[in-house]
Amino acid sequence: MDRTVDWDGSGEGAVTAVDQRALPAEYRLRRLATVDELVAAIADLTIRGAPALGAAGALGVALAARRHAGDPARVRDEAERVAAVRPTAVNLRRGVERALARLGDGPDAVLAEACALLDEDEAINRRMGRRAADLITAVCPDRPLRVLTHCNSGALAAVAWGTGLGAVRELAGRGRIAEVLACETRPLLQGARLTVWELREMGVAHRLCVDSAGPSAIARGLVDAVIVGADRIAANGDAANKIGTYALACAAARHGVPVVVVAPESTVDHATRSGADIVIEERAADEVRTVAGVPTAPPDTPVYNPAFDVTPGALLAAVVTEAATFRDGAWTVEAPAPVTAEAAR
Ligand SMILES: CSC[C@@H](O)[C@@H](O)C(=O)COP(=O)(O)O
Repeated sequence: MDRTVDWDGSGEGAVTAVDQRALPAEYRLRRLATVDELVAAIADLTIRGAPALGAAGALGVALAARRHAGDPARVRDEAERVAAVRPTAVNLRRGVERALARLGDGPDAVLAEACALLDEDEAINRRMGRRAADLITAVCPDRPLRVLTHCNSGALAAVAWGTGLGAVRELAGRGRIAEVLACETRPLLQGARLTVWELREMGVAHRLCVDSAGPSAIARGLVDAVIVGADRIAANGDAANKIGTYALACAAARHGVPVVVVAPESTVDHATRSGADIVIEERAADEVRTVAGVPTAPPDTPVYNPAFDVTPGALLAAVVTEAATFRDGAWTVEAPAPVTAEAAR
């Protein structure tokens, strides 16, 4: 698979992205040559998943800096447009800010910074996957595990490798996965369309279930661990992730099943004290009133469509990043940050 998000230096330069709306029917790349195209691609979930959004944000600033060289105010306006598309995923704004910090050094420096962020992504993800797999192995039964996951936290949600599903990939490589139960993840079916596609590519045994079957699978003893990613993690360990994660965590807490959130440091927002302060993105009503464009409710039905929910840190066995672990109400930093592409290998 290509990098989910990348830079194509040909011509005037453009962002390339695996089109996540087309999967699983078709694997295709899109070329996004303007900030308008990039903003639309982030909004319509061509590009999605927290680390992938961070990469897209940084590359969006690189696009703007090349198109509007000599007009830093315009570049900043364009950067803000990119950063504002999806408010919950903190990686998006962080990616934008990281690239924007090099604006004074010229468009090439901005692009180099964005490309450095992309280069670091896989190494960071592999490292957090190893740390998460160690922890999960320590707290779970000593046999191949039945893991439940929600939404898509795989390579498609990052530049490469993945976060939550990256940990699953690491466990599978160690022979420690019996089966992954993938929740389909209404309304946009990232679990059914993307996670199942990735699990097939990986050759990992899996079954797909409707979202409402997840909590009952936990209650019936069919799940050893819940492993997910996150879009923003507050200082107190509260984690915003795809809507439906909270219900899974409640069921898991009731039945003593560990829930592990795997995410890069760039998803941890120490400036946000608790989950109550996390802005939750609300999306279009038609995402709920239709399935793949087919109406499933009267067209004027009022809709509640939050893209994410917040799981209290107290319900989590752990949050694992490439450098730190949140457990029992406290963060422990276990490796020096920052992690560079070379150092993380
Ligand atoms: C890197 S995975 C963490 C999250 O980004 C993922 O679980 C998720 O909720 C993505 O939501 P999406 O709306 O598809 O961008």
